[in-house]
Amino acid sequence: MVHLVRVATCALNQWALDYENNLRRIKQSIHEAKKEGATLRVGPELEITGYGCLDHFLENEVYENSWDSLYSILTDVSLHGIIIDVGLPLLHRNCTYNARAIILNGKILCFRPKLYLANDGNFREMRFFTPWKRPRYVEQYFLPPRIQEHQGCRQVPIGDVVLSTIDTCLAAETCEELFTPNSPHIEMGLNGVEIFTNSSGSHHSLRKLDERIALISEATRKNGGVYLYSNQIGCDGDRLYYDGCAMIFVNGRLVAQSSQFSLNEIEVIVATVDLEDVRAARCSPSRGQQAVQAHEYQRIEVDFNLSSNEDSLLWEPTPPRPPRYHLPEEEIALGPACWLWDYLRRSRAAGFQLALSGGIDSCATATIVYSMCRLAVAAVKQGNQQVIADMKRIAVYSSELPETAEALCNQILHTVYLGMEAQSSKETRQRAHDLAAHIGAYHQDVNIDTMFQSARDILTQATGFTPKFKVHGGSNTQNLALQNIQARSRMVLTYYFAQQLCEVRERPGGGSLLVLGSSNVDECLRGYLTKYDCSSADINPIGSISKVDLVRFITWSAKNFNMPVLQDFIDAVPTAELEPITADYVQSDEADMGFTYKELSRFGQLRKVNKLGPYGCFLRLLSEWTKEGMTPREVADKVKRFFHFYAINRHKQTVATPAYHSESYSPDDHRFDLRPFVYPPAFESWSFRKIDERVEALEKKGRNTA
Ligand SMILES: NC(=O)c1ccc[n+]([C@@H]2O[C@H](COP(=O)([O-])OP(=O)(O)OC[C@H]3O[C@@H](n4cnc5c(N)ncnc54)[C@H](O)[C@@H]3O)[C@@H](O)[C@H]2O)c1
Ligand SMILES: Nc1ncnc2c1ncn2[C@@H]1O[C@H](COP(=O)(O)O)[C@@H](O)[C@H]1O
Ligand SMILES: N[C@@H](CCC(=O)O)C(=O)O
Ligand SMILES: O=P(O)(O)OP(=O)(O)O
Repeated sequence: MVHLVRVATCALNQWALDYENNLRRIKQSIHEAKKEGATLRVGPELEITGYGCLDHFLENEVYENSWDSLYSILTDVSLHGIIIDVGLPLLHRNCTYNARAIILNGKILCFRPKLYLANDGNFREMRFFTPWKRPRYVEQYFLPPRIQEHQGCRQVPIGDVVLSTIDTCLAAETCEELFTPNSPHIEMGLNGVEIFTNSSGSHHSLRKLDERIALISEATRKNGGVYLYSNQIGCDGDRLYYDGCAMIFVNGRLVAQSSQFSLNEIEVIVATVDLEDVRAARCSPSRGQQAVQAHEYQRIEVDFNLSSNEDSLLWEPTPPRPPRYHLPEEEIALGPACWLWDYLRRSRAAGFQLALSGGIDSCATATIVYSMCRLAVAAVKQGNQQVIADMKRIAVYSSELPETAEALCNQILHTVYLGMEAQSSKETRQRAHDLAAHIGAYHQDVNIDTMFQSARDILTQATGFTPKFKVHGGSNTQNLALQNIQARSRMVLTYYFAQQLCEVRERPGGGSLLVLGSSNVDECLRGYLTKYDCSSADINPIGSISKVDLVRFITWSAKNFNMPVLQDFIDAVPTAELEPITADYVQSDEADMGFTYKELSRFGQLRKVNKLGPYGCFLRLLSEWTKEGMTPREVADKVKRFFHFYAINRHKQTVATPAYHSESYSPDDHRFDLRPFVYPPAFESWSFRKIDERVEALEKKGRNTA
């Protein structure tokens, strides 16, 4: 006998606390699922409020408002005829839970609170919610008065339950639970659950999709089953980009997948699955031996048939297909671009302002904006009504919507080269000009010498002292102070331009621009930047990306966006151009820092991803870098130099511009990489002593390798 059921999951672009539009998107996704003939619809984690409400989850009002939204779903008869798994925060016996409400025909079947909360990296769920943490435990939830009246009873079950319909058994596991070693789906699957839903609030980070796909396919490969993964998509008001990618798996194989990076606010995917396939996959004596030992779940009996659709006789099971992964370079091109689009439309700003230096970092920021314009123009061409409405508000210089990415870029991206007569080379000036021209940005090329000289002279007027650059005989401190005036003047001017260019261009309705930053991970870790210079901006799309990955991204863009102009940026030696160029001196980042960017990238990973302190880093690099020809002493010197500069410059991270989170090695001091910013000398001396002892021991033995 064939048991074909059609199931749906979705990716929704929710915005924290935007109840009205969140509800609209939820309802539309249910309508689309129904239209496709689905009898089960799953939505993202906490979709009623948006996942990223953070400390708002401590406010009672958020729970009250969520009930308003849930009531609207319950009382909307157009949403009947389908099992709805919807996410919301829930107050129960004075504890707050991250919960699922399972609904059918306007009635709540049960609540399923999240058992194990996500609390690492950017996740802080333990700060707002109580984990249920009692597998298979069930209580009664007392409904609010108006829901009692609607429901016709006072209580519904809340807990780790499973639902028995007439034809199958289904259950919810929520996001992080999939990532835990003892995931609920294991016991549930052994206990006869055939369909698992997973509602997530999972943000993008490079290569993370690989891990999700591995975990989900593993979840149903050994134990059989249908797995419906739903996720939020977009920027919901924070540094994170939720990367959608709703998926449906059957017995470990993918059968449907939505976009990972998209400007669509709602993407619903459906699959037709044959429950007999699940039953056949589970028909194995060894699985049976474990199944009979599995703990019993309380079952909620549901008088509904998932395979009841009249058209099901005409259906065929959806065939497996290979998963679609993006290259990491492509992820950099698309993730920050989608995030920027949401940020731009939601902040209601008029566009962006960027200080474009002719170096690769600001080039990467500009290229990401260009990528965003490409996506937005393509979405308009596909008839995306939301993007059309947003574009009409943003691109107001023309009465028609821009037809090309360059035309859109010209309306929203403003770039400025801020040169110094003696410091700026014609090459960087030219590169900035060429890039702006290629992508259509509204570009200005100005010199800032007068501002620099005025600022410098004010000190001279006050004290009679005139600082000099090193190449002119000044001290290190004077040399730095003069560099910093230039760098900080650029920040002030960039903000000035951002506030005035809409006036200059007579933008209908006026407006002001968001200032984009372009500092990367490596210079932040090493502290090779001036506090409150152009590293200070409104938002930074590349702040959690290393130089090595940025160069890869620019190389990819040169080819895939057909931008030969980018090759010059790849070939150029990175330089701050803050010291005068002389016949025998040109400033260079890597020489100034005492590290190559590749070395800094490695430190970034070891420190954060591998969780290593100075001595641990030394041991790891000893085995890696001595193979490449360095002596143990040279490795030790590099490690000590890195941690020295890291420690004295960490304070700069406390004012780092909010950056798109894309990497597990991000040094973001505000939400992701929490560290002190005044380090004791012992941080260096204690670990450095161990490093020195080890080097001496190796040298005594005459060993130049680990
Ligand atoms: N701006 C650019 O475009 C650019 C580019 C590349 C490199 N750089 C490099 O960046 C460096 C900037 O110089 P810098 O680091 O001396 O200047 P900075 O002004 O960025 O930082 C030093 C300032 O930080 C403050 N500070 C020091 N220790 C602190 C602590 N523990 N807590 C809080 N605040 C503290 C002090 O007020 C001090 O004036 C230079 O090496 C320059 O070459 C700048
Ligand atoms: N000459 C410049 N014109 C515009 N913007 C500039 C210029 N030099 C630097 N900037 C901005 O500052 C940051 C950091 O500079 P580094 O090259 O890393 O020293 C850069 O990304 C530009 O936004
Ligand atoms: N580790 C999970 C947790 C997310 C969640 O529970 O919301 C992820 O990154 O996808
Ligand atoms: O910050 P930029 O754009 O000036 O890049 P670089 O540091 O490579 O010169």
